[in-house]
Amino acid sequence: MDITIFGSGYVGLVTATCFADAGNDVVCVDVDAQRVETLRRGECPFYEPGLAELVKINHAEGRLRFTTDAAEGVKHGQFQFIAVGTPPGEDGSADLKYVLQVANTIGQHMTEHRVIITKSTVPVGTCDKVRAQLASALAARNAEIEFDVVSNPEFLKEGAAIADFTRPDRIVIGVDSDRAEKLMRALYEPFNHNHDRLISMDVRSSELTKYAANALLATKISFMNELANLSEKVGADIENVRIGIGSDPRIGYHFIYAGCGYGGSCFPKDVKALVHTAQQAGIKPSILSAVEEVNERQKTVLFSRINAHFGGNLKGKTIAVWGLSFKPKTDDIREATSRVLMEALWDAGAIVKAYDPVAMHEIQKVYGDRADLKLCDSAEQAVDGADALTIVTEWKQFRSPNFARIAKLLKQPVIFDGRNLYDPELMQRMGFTYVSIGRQPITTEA
Ligand SMILES: NC(=O)c1ccc[n+]([C@@H]2O[C@H](COP(=O)([O-])OP(=O)(O)OC[C@H]3O[C@@H](n4cnc5c(N)ncnc54)[C@H](O)[C@@H]3O)[C@@H](O)[C@H]2O)c1
Ligand SMILES: O=c1ccn([C@@H]2O[C@H](COP(=O)(O)OP(=O)(O)O[C@H]3O[C@H](CO)[C@@H](O)[C@H](O)[C@H]3O)[C@@H](O)[C@H]2O)c(=O)[nH]1
Repeated sequence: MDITIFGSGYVGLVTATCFADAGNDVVCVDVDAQRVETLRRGECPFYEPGLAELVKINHAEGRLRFTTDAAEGVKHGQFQFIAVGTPPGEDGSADLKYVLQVANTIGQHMTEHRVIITKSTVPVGTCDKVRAQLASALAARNAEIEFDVVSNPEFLKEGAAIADFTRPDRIVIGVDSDRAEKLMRALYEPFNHNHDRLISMDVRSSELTKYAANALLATKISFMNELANLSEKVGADIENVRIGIGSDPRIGYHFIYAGCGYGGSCFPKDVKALVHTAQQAGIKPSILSAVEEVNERQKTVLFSRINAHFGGNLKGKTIAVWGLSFKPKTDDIREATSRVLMEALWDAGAIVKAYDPVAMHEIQKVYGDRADLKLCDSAEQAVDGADALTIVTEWKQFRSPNFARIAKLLKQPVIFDGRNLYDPELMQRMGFTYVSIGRQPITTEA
């Protein structure tokens, strides 16, 4: 099938590549000329496990092409995916300007039937706006051409995007015609084999399903973070509580890890957007507002603890930070807790020595010219001569470091762990002062 995807970011490029890998003929349109050049060389502009190899092969074999020419893209595919960004506006609502720009472009150039699919995360009612934009662009050229608008939210996680796309838990489509449903079923056939995972519903429910999923996952995390803070105060251990409640299948083990707050380009913005949608609809979003408030607070927990440990004076102290991306297996630093922490440390006069397995270049782009940031080549280099180590992102390689060496490299053996990676008893035996989330701190005399 001929498919066009607008937007070659985490979602657009994964969608395009996976469809191409299934044998389809895919054209990607992006306004970022540099990104298109990179892709045309068969290279991937960001880190996502397995993606670079698939881009390279499918590009080389001619099934995956890249262009900045929107007209070419509209001409190519019967299926036109909109996978551009929907960043938060000032009031928290999702900014639809890029989505509607693409809808307008499609309306300006289409000459035959097109299925226009919103893959971006968009608030309820957006498909209606896309439809209106298309109709007005067609009317402006006195063209009468049939089209379908479909909602098809994406549920992939960064770091596991290819597996999530090719072996999805569910494929949600919001349609209002049999023709659109038939075409969408045929399109997703390669990823819907052993049992039917395609859930077809009305457009508005589909749009809301995406926000509902992210908001519920974010709620689980904020709930656990609140419980973690309580655990510390009442002498409990959140890790035991997690295992205790996760064993109930009604609760489950997924997404109940306490930590130093959720980040990324989705949860923070989507919870805010849903709060806005609720307010617009005259509903007070009490739970959602609390989820966001708890998370904002949780992102400051590591700093508060570091600051308290050093008696409120961090001037001239050097803090090692392990993990800068918002989660492991990605170089994405959007809304990452590492940034909140580092900015607070800098405001307090501290120096940061930072290390991340893949996100160094992204951090360099944002903070590269700061004298109080030392970007390190290895985890051990970051720790060398630092007053304390802080873990923000649970990359696998941080799980079992050489603790004896770490203790020697640090000025004092102090670890602040935002992801509860280590066994407190081991930390005690190794002579560390160890402060984690929702567990009793281990304090070792220097
Ligand atoms: N990142 C994720 O894990 C994820 C998962 C599910 C859903 N989503 C949603 O998918 C959407 C895209 O997210 P992303 O992380 O891929 O964004 P991104 O910022 O990584 O990529 C967006 C791309 O769109 C391009 N673009 C902007 N305007 C354009 C236009 N008019 N024509 C063509 N290209 C244009 C940009 O240059 C950029 O390359 C968002 O709505 C997001 O909420 C993201
Ligand atoms: O138990 C947990 C699980 C996750 N997190 C944090 O939550 C954030 C988000 O993690 P994750 O959901 O794994 O990554 P995303 O790539 O942001 O994926 C989410 O957002 C996407 C964009 O909408 C959706 O498509 C996915 O289904 C949804 O999981 C990260 O900061 C994690 O550290 C926790 O603190 N505790």
